[in-house]
Amino acid sequence: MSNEVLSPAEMGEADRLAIAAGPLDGYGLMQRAGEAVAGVVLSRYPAASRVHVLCGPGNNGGDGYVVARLLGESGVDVTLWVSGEPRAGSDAAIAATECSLERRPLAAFVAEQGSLVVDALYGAGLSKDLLGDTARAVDIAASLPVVAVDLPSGVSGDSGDILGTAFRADITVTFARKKPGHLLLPGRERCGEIVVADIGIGDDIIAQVASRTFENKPAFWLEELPVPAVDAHKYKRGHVGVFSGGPSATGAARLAALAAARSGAGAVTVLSPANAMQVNAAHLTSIMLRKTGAIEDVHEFLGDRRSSSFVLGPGFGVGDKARDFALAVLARKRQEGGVEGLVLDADGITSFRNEASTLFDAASRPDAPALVMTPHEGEFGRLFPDIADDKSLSKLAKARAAAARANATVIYKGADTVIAAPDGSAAINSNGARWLATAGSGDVLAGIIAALLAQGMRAFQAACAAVWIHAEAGRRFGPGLIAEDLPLALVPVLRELVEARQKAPTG
Ligand SMILES: NC(=O)C1=CN([C@@H]2O[C@H](COP(=O)(O)OP(=O)(O)OC[C@H]3O[C@@H](n4cnc5c(N)ncnc54)[C@H](OP(=O)(O)O)[C@@H]3O)[C@@H](O)[C@H]2O)[C@@H](O)CC1
Ligand SMILES: [K+]
Repeated sequence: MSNEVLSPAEMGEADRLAIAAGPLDGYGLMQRAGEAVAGVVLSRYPAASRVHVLCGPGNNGGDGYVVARLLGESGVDVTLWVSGEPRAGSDAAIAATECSLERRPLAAFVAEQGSLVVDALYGAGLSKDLLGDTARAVDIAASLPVVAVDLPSGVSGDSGDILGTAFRADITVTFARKKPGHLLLPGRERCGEIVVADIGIGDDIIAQVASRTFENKPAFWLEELPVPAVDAHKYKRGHVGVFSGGPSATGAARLAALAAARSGAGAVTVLSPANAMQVNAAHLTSIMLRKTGAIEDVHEFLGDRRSSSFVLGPGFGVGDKARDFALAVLARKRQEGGVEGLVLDADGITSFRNEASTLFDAASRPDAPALVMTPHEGEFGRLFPDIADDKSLSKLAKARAAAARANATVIYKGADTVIAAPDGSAAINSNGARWLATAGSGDVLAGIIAALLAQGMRAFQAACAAVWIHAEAGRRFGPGLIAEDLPLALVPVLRELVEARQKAPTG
């Protein structure tokens, strides 16, 4: 699988393993890295009048010396600007020795319009804020095309955070696999197009590193995507129950219900309080409706459910009722009752702000239905205040810590949504679209997840698939998108996935 994402530490481990396995040594890998970057410069910027290569003191700078040498040998007009000397005996020191171009101090860096900047100042080893000459170089490069080596200098490969300031690259050439900083915001916005170059670190080496982080792509979950059998009975395709709020807040539940129906659930029921039955009934056709005002109604509905899942939260209201209903669902047995999962969203999450451990305990029971939570930043902070406030943690690390604590799949939403499982697996979504930031969009996501759970997909895979499908539908629809459009916009995306799934070898 090539969608693993490696932290800088894991990439360092991959470097070491690759060097130990041979045939390339550290300098050989650096040579390949420099060749990849020089190749991108030559093919993408054939008309650049001059290339300014900026080299730092570490191996990122080492890559830069290789780039400068190769471009110079290709006849390109190269100017080399350096900040700090490579450590004696390092691969970067060898690369610097091999490069015979005149070195100028970064403090004197100037660049003219029509030229191109290759940023090889800092990559995986970024350890502090960009200051002084380096920060000034960022300002000068702001009006020029920039090709970044591994990462735009200033972007943390671990977190995507910007340390002080950072280059804004048009193309970032990284090696072997992407790093979290290429996918998490704000780093992602600084990378431009990301080219992942093969520098001779094989899939077997990456497998040994055993990263638990992935870029969320269909290949990661397509095998599990449910495709109904020809003879499937509607209840075999899973039954989704969506809890509705009161008479003035029913729309969110219906959006989730519609999305669940479009996402392949065989049957969907809106579970409504008595005083909202009329308004719900007026807006539902294929989706069923059932009065569910009190906890007894919930138990009765849960009665003999098979292959079912629930959405609780959209428009529901915050309080005891949300907690009681959620805990009633989680008290079922996944195996016997067939309640596959509970998607807790919005008010459902907020309702547990002062009783988080009650929720987490309920989800920890070995045979409990899977709990999937979909907090945006504010909701995340209500349920995991200490994790949210920990400035040493990236969004990826926060989602992971939350999932482990809650024994839940956590979808930490945003333009760089992270999906984390209790076992430490995590995926970063990268096909998000700005059009999705619209009221009701999250209700649709909750419905898709519930539909996939009810059809038997495992929670982490269902969550990853739902996030990707939801984002893809929004991306393709584009400007003018409102949440009501999303359920129908799912259809072409699902059709393509189902076709791809049917073509793929069965797993
Ligand atoms: N064979 C290999 O190993 C391969 C490696 N590869 C390449 O190596 C890169 C990683 O190299 P790296 O580990 O040497 O780290 P790198 O990013 O060069 O920086 C470290 C130096 O910068 C300094 N420094 C940091 N931040 C600073 C700041 N803000 N302002 C000032 N100084 C700062 C830091 O100082 P220190 O923290 O020690 O004080 C240290 O001196 C990787 O991104 C890829 O491009 C590829 O070629 C594949 C093969
Ligand atoms: K760089």
